[in-house]
Amino acid sequence: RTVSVVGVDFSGGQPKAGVDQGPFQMVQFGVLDQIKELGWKVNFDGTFPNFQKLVPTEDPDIGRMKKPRAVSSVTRALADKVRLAAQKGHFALTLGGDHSIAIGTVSGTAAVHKDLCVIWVDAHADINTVESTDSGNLHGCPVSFLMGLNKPDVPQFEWVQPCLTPDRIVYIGLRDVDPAEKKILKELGIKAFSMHEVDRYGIGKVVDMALEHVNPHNNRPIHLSFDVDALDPTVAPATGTPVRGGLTFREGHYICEAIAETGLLVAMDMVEVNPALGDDNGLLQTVTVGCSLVRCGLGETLL
Ligand SMILES: N/C(=N\O)NCCC[NH3+]
Ligand SMILES: [Mn+2]
Ligand SMILES: [Mn+2]
Ligand SMILES: [Mn+2]
Repeated sequence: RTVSVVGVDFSGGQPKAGVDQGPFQMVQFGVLDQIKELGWKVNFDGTFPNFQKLVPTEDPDIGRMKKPRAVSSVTRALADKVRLAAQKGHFALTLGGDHSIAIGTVSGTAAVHKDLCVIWVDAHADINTVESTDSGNLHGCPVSFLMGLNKPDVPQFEWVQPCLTPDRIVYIGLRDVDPAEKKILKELGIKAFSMHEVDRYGIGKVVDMALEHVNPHNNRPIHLSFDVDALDPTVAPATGTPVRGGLTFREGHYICEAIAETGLLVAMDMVEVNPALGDDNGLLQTVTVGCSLVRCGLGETLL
């Protein structure tokens, strides 16, 4: 089994510097060797800087969108890398970088795995359209691009092919969803297990229900897009948009363990680790938990 690892040193989907250093810090921490110890062959194509060179010097807003040219060029290049990995039958592991990169990762896997389903673990729904976004930060919009919710031909993003229907995505961990996003989730009937459901049913039942919803016959390839801010800020403090009342260390790991156990996981993103935020301990804690979750996605078990 081969895993293609892509380090996406990109922060343009949001305003806080440092998240582009997430992949470097996870690699420095030793995640590649840890994955090898699990028995994977590791293809790592990330020298750093890797994607920074695709970021133009001039990138004025287009409509509400901030850094549209940067996000477009990085995600387009990333989509190609992920698609090539998936075409070779490799597991596609993407280390971010902010969550806008999922425009590229899911586009890449969906181009190969036609019946893909996505499990989006996050405090946020990231489904704002380029018109409903209040901030213009595109890390709050990747799902709207992947589902084709924007008007046709968004400038710079004409290349994006909608690849996700509402029945093929499920959320776990939501607790900071904008009013416009709540409206979209309701109108499209998208299944979402917020922290309320996690409290009510427990993480085991939530993951069972999430898988039952997007993968009822256990035959669809799964793409797990894990935003580290899904975890409680006491567990993962070094991230750009922390929200209280998040997943415990174990709940986060259970999600990755249970999804790996299906044997259907073909791709995983680990995003929004920002080493510039939090103190040294917070940085180490967040990088450590990010790498640990990645290992669980790649099959590490407790026994
Ligand atoms: N971390 C974020 N998404 O996962 N921030 C954007 C959310 C804005 N509603
Ligand atoms: Mn996110
Ligand atoms: Mn988030
Ligand atoms: Mn918000």
